[in-house]
Amino acid sequence: MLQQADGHGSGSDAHGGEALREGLQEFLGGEASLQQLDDLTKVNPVTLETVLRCLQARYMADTFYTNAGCTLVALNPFKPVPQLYSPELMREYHAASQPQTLKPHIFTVGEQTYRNVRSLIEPVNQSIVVSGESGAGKTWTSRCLMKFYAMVAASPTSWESHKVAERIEQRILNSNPIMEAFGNACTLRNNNSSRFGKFIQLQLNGAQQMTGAAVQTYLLEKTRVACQAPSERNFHIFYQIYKGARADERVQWRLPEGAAFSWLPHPERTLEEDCFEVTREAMLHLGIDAPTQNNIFQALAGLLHLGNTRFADSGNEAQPCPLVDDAQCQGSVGTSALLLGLPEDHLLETLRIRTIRAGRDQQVFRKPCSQAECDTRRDCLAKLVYARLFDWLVSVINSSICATPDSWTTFIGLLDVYGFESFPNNSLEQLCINYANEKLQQHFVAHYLRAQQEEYAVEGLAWSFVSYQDNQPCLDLIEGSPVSICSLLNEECRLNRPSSAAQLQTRIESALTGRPRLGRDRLSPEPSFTVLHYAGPVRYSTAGLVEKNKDPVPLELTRLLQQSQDPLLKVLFPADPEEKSQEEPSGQNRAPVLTVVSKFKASLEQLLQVLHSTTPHYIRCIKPNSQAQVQIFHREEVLSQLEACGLVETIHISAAGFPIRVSHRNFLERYKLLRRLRPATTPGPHGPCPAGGQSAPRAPGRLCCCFSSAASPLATAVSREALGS
Ligand SMILES: Nc1ncnc2c1ncn2[C@@H]1O[C@H](COP(=O)(O)OP(=O)(O)OP(=O)(O)O)[C@@H](O)[C@H]1O
Repeated sequence: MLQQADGHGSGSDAHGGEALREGLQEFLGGEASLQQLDDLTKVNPVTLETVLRCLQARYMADTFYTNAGCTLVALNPFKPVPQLYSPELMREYHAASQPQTLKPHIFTVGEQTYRNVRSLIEPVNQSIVVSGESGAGKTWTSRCLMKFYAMVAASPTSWESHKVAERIEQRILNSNPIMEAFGNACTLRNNNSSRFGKFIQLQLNGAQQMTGAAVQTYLLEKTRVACQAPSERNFHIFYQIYKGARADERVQWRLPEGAAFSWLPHPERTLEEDCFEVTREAMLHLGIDAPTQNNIFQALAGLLHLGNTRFADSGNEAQPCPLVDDAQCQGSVGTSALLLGLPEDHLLETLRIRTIRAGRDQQVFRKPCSQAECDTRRDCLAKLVYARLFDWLVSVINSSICATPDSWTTFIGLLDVYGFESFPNNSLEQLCINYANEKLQQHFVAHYLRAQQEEYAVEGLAWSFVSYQDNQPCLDLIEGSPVSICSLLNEECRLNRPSSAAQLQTRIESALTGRPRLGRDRLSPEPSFTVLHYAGPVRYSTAGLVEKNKDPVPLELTRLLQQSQDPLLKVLFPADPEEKSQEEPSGQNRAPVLTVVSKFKASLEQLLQVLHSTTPHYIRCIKPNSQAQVQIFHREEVLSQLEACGLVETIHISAAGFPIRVSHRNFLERYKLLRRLRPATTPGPHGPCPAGGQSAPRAPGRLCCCFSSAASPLATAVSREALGS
């Protein structure tokens, strides 16, 4: 390669080669030290190795933010760094004439979006997509940005408007402890893991003051209410009431100290998040008064008691399953019924007996459920109540923080979205999450390519993009029409036919045969299919997929809850005015099933529409190690996150374009040795252009010369030298 670069054959003089080698050493030695490079696109060449080395060097030097073109990479410090988020620093970024010239920071992104809204350049509205794996720092980042906006989006000259913004900001910030208490849980990866996605829209008026906000949530992991993975916990709120209730409340909610609850694993663990008082206070500020709070906590205690209700096998299909005869189970149905405002016998019957309508005259038959069915109905009841309660809380929060439509004109959206997931066992939850990430990745790549193209145009470079990994085939596989994984899952739900995991696998394989992003793990111990996502292959188990997609709620359960005497449940489950509409339709009258996948797809499309109408900004949060340790940088773990958040893809795209960017001055400094070795013989239109590089634009742009890695042997040679290979 060096021979190609200097243009001499194998007989070139040894001295020339030596000189070039020395020159290259000087060139590499002269590189700014990696930790000082505040933009990964300035790393030369842009490769995974150099990018990793740069991030590691910066992390070890306590530099947690680095630009990567149009993305900000945020490394989790895993330690308090108060000076990094101080009001003084916020003011500094806000006051800077060119914030992008300051050190990379989330406040640069915050300020940029804030200025863009003001600049009235289309599209005016802005969005920030904060992504990363669990525990990477998304929630932290979103919180800090909210504080930043609360500071800058208030007029310093008007005390009155400052107060309004502060009040709104306070309410918006108060929504955090509530959402976290009800939507976060301690998992293996994060003590305070958000188990839902959220999009916060910060609403600004013509004077750029924050007048309100709106929250949209996605895909709450409601199964956690009734089923917690080993070493994980239920939602924080259950522990808060269990540990923080006053003596009188313990009596009222039937939560004596030390009582054991199946759905409350690891109550002995003390977490910062078990702060009941903070939640109560925040609820009060958002208008949820003490009696309503009491009502909510009582219902939650009712769910805990429901979890202690267990069934034994009746041994006779015609007989309902008896309750398990042990101390924990005894009395649990009665207590649960009491706390949920339900008649005990009705609750027990609904859990154990299924009603079926059949025949022309829709005769009602009653069939005892199997033990497994009883468990499923119990869990379903709890999930139903909890999910409705969560949605209701979000609507209360929204009504408290949302501005009237005429009081805001523009917005900045903050999307805190779960990152790409791949576990040994993946199911519908992971499919939905990874589907969302594919969508966002496509949006990101389109935006990134556009940004690159604009930059090249400014530099006067004629360039058309070489092919990059477009993830449309993967999206077609997941959501496309007429046939895709989603459509097949939905069809199975609609047909409502018994189908085993193996049959579903065969059906997916035969209907989608030949699709490039569909794979198969022949060593898989269970029926499954593999999707080759942009971030890597993920094997999804087909067992239980259709049931999860149906997310069936037996009609009797909803009816039961509609009859509750509890004021909160009356709000969550209003009586159906048309009793008839509750009848389960049969045959051709059956309405199209609204599956989990179709609901998720609809909400995702809505979100994408909003994002498309805004100028997007991206913050990729990275967890330097999975033990939450200070100053530990695990290269392998970081690499897989860079892959999962699409940065590797960006690096590849960048490498497919012009991976090496050098300013005019640096270019001359660096490459003058080539002139010593081979004076230019064929000057281009703008003067000599060394060794295959494209000629410099006439305009005094930022870049003197950009090398396409495909076209430039010199670039390749330098890349390899830089990598030390
Ligand atoms: N910038 C930061 N400075 C200090 N500590 C941080 C920072 N970012 C994150 N952390 C620490 O990391 C923990 C995990 O962060 P966070 O809860 O924001 O992760 P997440 O990406 O939202 O995770 P999940 O997806 O599970 O909700 C925080 O509780 C905090 O202790």
